Amino acid sequence: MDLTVGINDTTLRDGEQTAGVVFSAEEKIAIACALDQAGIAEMEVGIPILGPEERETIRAIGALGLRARPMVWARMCPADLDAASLCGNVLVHLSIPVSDIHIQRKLKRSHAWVLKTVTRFVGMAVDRGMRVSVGAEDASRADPDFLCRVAEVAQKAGAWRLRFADTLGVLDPFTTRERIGALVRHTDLPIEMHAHDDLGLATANTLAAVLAGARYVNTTVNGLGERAGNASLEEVVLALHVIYRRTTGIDMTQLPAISGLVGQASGRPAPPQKSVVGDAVFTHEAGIHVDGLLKDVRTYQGFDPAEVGRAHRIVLGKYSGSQAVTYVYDKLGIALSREQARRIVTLVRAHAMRTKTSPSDQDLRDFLGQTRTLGLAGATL
Ligand SMILES: CC(=O)SCCNC(=O)CCNC(=O)[C@H](O)C(C)(C)COP(=O)(O)OP(=O)(O)OC[C@H]1O[C@@H](n2cnc3c(N)ncnc32)[C@H](O)[C@@H]1OP(=O)(O)O
Ligand SMILES: O=C(O)CCC(=O)C(=O)O
Repeated sequence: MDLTVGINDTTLRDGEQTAGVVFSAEEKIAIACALDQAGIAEMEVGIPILGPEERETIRAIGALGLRARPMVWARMCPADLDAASLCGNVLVHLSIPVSDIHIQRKLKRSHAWVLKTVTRFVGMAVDRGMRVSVGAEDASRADPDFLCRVAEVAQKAGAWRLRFADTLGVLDPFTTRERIGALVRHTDLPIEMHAHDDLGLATANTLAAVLAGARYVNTTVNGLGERAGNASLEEVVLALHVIYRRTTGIDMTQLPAISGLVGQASGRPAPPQKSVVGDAVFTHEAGIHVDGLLKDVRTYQGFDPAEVGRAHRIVLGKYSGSQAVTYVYDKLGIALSREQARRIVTLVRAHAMRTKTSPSDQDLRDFLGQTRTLGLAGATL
């Protein structure tokens, strides 16, 4: 059984759709190169109908000869298809809304029109020699039977993949598993999951889709994307690896650097607490945790930070205990007695509560001086 999950990263399309985010051509190229170097199989790189500059950037990415295959996003209409034709050798993703609310209120069309349109535009694109993925926009709110009909006509017209979009991020993992499972049982088309994070469930829903048989998933670096964003590349890749031992072909040690690159280009750096890539996620302060980590790292380690090119860091603060204090002083070349460590815990706590910061090396030396003044000598400097 092939356990590989294909990552189609859409940082350069849905990520750039984040309100207020624009990548320059140079930034798009740099991000595409970084994603490629990390081993991403496919990436959505833009929307050709946006205009000549967008198409030029898409062509420039195509001309890099990356292993990652570039894909463009298009609606099912002649202008979008023509614009996609101007982008060189790219995968083409043709999207169509499939929920009743979108079909009736937005497109002012019918189910019959959608089915006819899929047949027509997928057929036209295939005739032009394009490799076509079909996007079922708002699939999570669509009638499941109608979605199966869309899959049928898409496959018959020559599509090679179907994207299930939880456009508004309204699914939970249990429903996702049922919905994707039903679709996978109905069609031979490989299914790709496209999740949004409006309820904070994009990564969970993406994993549920994989468990239900989705072979491809959309991600974005740092979870960038419309509104609350998409399933984040780093979370999906790590969770697939750590929980399910599913491979994605991605060099996980490159994820922090890619996060930094996209954070800078988008003006939306990953917050310190962001799983996998956040600055603070391998930093430990609480005394019981640090004591456990020092005795056996597995006590408080869900996965080895080295897997993503990072390391545990121990800092002192309000929640520190004496083992942590002893460890940090030891790193400074100072061996503390147990009594000194206990005294210094109190000084560290007072410092943290007063300043909301960790003590500097100089603060630590001053604390030691204070314990000496109190008649607790014994440390070797
Ligand atoms: C859920 C998603 O992420 S979908 C992707 C969203 N991405 C974007 O919107 C990309 C950026 N968008 C754009 O640059 C512009 O909206 C364009 C170039 C695509 C279209 O611009 P305009 O022609 O000015 O149309 P406008 O944006 O006002 O309205 C969208 C039109 O597309 C139609 N449309 C929407 N989806 C589709 C579709 N999949 N297939 C065909 N037509 C569609 C709408 O019905 C509407 O047409 P109407 O004006 O005839 O009712
Ligand atoms: O490609 C599609 O059809 C889905 C597009 C999308 O970004 C979404 O529905 O959230």
